[in-house]
Order: sequence, then structure tokens, then C-alpha cells
Amino acid sequence: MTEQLTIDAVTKGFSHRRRGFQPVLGEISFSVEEGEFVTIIGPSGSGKSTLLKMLAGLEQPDTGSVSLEGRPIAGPSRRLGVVFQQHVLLPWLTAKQNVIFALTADGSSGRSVAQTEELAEKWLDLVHLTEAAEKKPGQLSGGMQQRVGIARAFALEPDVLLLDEPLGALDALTRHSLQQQLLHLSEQEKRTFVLVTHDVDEALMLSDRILVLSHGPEARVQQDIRLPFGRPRDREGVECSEDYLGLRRDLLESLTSAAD
Ligand SMILES: Nc1ncnc2c1ncn2[C@@H]1O[C@H](COP(=O)(O)OP(=O)(O)OP(=O)(O)O)[C@@H](O)[C@H]1O
Repeated sequence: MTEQLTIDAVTKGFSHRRRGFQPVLGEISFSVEEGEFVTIIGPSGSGKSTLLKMLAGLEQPDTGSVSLEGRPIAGPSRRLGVVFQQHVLLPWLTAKQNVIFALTADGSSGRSVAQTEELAEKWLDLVHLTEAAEKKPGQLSGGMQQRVGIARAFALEPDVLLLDEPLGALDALTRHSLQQQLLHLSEQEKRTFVLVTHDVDEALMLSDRILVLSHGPEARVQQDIRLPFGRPRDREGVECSEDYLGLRRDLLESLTSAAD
């Protein structure tokens, strides 16, 4: 497998007017291989989103480097797709137009209008939104809006998908069904994924590897766990396995101790 993302000795902090410089991430190093699904989990405020923003090119490290296939990530790029907790859809466009807008934003795709429409429809279908394609965000539930956001990010066909608590704002039932959809999409699409979540079950169900950050300031990678579950995954089978229960218990324990 090829090493795709490399985070090498990265530190990051922020300067505050009153409190001065506050370190967030201590020295962080890890790499993500092409096609891998890696989840970052850790106590609140440990710096998970900050780390993901650096991978997305939205923040720069203070020291160390973040690179995609050996080249420093200097800013946002189409190769790096991002889905945040809050869907940012354009309210005056329909679900389909929102996906088309993203597909045509830089005008360089080389697709015809019909091909672009077809691609948008394909992705809305894959997240089970065909019937809502002509509706505007205001007419869609939070879960449906988030699915439009996911369809839009996947439709751009980035090499790496960065997901920051994409299901965090949803009710338990919608969240469960979207986890299932994400599992299928990630197995069909075979891209590289980095997910930030608070949800241990979500991390266990979706990932190949889980990185546990320690409590900040100066958070570090406390554990790097490779999961023993094969693919394609069947939720019931995984959840009933002894490995799952043991890993779930260990993760919850290390998250509790990291938060102390
Ligand atoms: N742009 C910024 N300016 C100043 N401080 C920031 C900025 N971004 C993040 N921080 C601070 O960095 C720390 C880590 O924030 P971050 O959102 O990365 O943590 P997190 O682990 O994702 O938290 P949560 O799990 O609660 O979402 C926090 O103390 C936060 O206030």
C-alpha cells in the first residue's frame, strides 16, 4: 500500500489576546495509506478538528509538516474533500443544484451539462435522496441536508475524504442509518477516509484504524489501533464479535482516562 497522507512531528497552538499562546497539539506523527479508513477519536478540546483542518489545508502547522503524497498541503484542494458537522448548502438552490454547483464551481471538469446532471443524480441516488433532488434545503430534514453534503463531497471524487463529526448533529436513528450508508459508500468507493468522531461505535464500525488522542494541551497520539474486522462489513456480525466488545471496552476506558 502507498502512504498517502503524512503528518510528521506536527505541533499547533493558537494565540489569544488575553491568554497569549495556547498549545493544542503536541508532537503528532502518523501516516495514512491509500484506501485506508482512519478515525481520530479523543477528549473534547484535544484538537481533533484542528488536526483535520490541517489535513484539509485550512490551517497550517506551527512546526512539522502535513503532506499529501509527499507534497506539503499548502491550502484547500479538490483532492481533499471535506464534510463538516454543519451542512453548508446554498438555501436558494435545490439539492441537485447544490451538487451541480460544487461540480461546476471551478469550470474545469470537462463534463457536458447532461453528464454533470447525471453525476449529481447518481450521487443523490446513492444517498437515497432521488425523491428529494428538486427540494431546497429548507424543505429537507437535518439528516437529508447532511446526506446532500455527503453526496456533494463524494461527487467531487476527491482522493481523500475528511469527515469532521459529519453525523454529530443527528438523532440516533438517522445517525445509525447514515453510518450504514457511509459504510457502504466507503467500501464501494475505496478512497482514503479520515473521520473525526466522539462515537466509539461509529469508529469501530467504519474504520480500519483508530487513533486515540490524549487530553490536551499538547495532545499526542496515545493509541494507534488496527481493527481486526474484515470487509465488506456486516454490522450485526461485527457488533456481536468478541473483538468488538473488548475493543469497545478498551476504547471507552482509554477515552475516560485521557479525559481525566
Ligand atoms: N481558530 C482558533 N483560534 C483559537 N483557538 C482555537 C481555534 N481553533 C481551535 N481552537 C482551540 O483549540 C482547541 C482544540 O479545538 P478543536 O476544535 O480542534 O478540538 P476537538 O478535539 O475537535 O474538540 P471537540 O471534540 O469538542 O469538537 C480548543 O481549545 C479550541 O478552543
